[in-house]
Amino acid sequence: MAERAFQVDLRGVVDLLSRHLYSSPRVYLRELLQNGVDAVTARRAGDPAAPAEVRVEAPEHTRDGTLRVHDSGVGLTEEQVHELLATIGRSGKRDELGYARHEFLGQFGIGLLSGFLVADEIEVLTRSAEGGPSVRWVGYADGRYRVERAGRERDEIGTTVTLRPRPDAEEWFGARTVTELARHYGSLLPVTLTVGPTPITGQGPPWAGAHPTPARRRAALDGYCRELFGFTPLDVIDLDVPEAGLRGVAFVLPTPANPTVRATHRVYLKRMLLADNVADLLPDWAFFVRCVVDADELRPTASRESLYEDDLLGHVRDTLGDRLRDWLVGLAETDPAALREFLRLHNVGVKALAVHDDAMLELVHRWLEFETSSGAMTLAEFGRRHPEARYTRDVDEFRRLSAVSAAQGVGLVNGGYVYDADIIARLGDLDSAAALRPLDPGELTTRFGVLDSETELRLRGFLRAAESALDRLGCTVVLRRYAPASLPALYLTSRAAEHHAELAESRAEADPLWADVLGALEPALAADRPRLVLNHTNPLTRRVTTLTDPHLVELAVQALYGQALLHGRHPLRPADTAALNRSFLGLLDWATPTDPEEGA
Ligand SMILES: Nc1ncnc2c1ncn2[C@@H]1O[C@H](COP(=O)(O)OP(=O)(O)OP(=O)(O)O)[C@@H](O)[C@H]1O
Repeated sequence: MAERAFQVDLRGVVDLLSRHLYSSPRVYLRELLQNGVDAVTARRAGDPAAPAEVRVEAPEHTRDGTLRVHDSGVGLTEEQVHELLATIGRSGKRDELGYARHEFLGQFGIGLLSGFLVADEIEVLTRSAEGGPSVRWVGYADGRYRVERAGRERDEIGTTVTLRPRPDAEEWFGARTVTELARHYGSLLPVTLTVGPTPITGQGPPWAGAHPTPARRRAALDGYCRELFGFTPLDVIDLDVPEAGLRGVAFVLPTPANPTVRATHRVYLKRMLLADNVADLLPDWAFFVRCVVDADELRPTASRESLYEDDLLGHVRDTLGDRLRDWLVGLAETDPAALREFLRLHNVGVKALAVHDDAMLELVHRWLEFETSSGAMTLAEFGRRHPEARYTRDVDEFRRLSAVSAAQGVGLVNGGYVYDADIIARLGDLDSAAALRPLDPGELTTRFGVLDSETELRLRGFLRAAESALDRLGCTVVLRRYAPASLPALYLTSRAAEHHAELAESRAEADPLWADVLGALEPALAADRPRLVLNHTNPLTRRVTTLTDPHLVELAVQALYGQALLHGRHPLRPADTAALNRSFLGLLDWATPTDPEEGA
């Protein structure tokens, strides 16, 4: 049986490209520029002095309704025209083994077809650097093509591609649009590119230009960033990954960025724009920069609109991540004021990093200010001042205990904001001396002063009455002496007491069998009930301890209990609210004279 070759219906292929590969018909111009540049590259490989020009003429310039792209490239012989232009998927840019040759932009052998997104007919007029006559190839969107000797020899070596716009695609051919597209894709190309009379290429990549001083270079890059992204960067970081032939710059954002939104970057491959919304160039955490880079060795996907995910891209991501980290660490040494400003803006991101990264943790420890019982300060400074420091995992607990805790010589750090507790918990990894322990509020009582035995004895009756006043509320009472004297009483729960409270609550809801099991645990936990610690150095509290009327003691102690709960922003249970109400009304009743008419 004779073997046959596949037949390809070109219309189907073009339809596939336009619907599924390319995001917009505008890519036709990119593909044409790319072929022109590659042809120049090929010619200059053998003849470095050959001109490097790509000229685009929009219909407004040609005045015959067509768009033309002229290049001074290597051109094609008649044989090559048959071989390369007539076979889809055939590319002159692969080596004998079929690998893409890395000096070229193209590799797939489909780029020219994108012309059919906007035109029904493509004409290629070419004269090869290898000699031979000028050749004309005309391809049609329905898959036919013809090759002929050109009627007139081209004067110059090179190629001219001509498209006659389809009526429904004319919007892509206006001189303004073509100029903008050329600038968008091609402003950094290493050739002289013009559209009509307008030069498109100029100085080349802004980061590679020569400047008389570093300050002038910085000013130029700031200007570039403003033009491109609309902001003046806080700093500019040079990027260089030789393994990927990558150079470029990272602009540090001058305003806080949303860390959950992945930053996107402008990526050029071999100086041709790939896209300006490439997300996978940097690690996730690097949301505080926007980059512009050009890479020779990274590969595009076939659409040429995103990067092909391979080991090299992974390596680039890691290397750029390291670079940004080193920049930050370096800033700590060279420009602490700039670092402080950076941290003020981007602290959440840096904290997110510090959770996993030791260098960042070190930086946070030394430079980032936390809320502490001694005001805002770095953890390093705080650790120096408070050898016995603790931290809270929640903002409310910090608010209620920082003053009391500090008064007992235990400095407190607020670890209640996002990432804080995780970072603080990791400080020990840095250096065991830097470690901070979480605060167990219960331990504070062990630091309060006890009363002398004589006073203790004298107040036994009061204490017993006070105990029974709070017994129903599940709270014990102790009397201590502590600073600040302005605080009449403090409600303290230990971690165990919190556990106990949860247990009691679930017991109330549990079925009888389970309630018994939980009940059996109770005695062991009774010692860990929350405590109302009355402050004997507070004048009012001291007066309360001298009350003898049991009813008044109950009212006063419940009032102090309620006040301590409110002051500490503890949640109030219904029983607590009831006790607070009762004590308030009871004290009011006691304080006001009896109404003479009441008895009447
Ligand atoms: N302006 C040109 N000058 C010289 N040769 C060209 C020109 N345009 C196209 N060719 C030849 O035709 C071949 C096919 O071009 P086409 O644009 O379809 O694919 P490609 O550039 O190889 O790859 P890609 O699909 O990635 O663009 C090219 O490999 C090249 O050899």
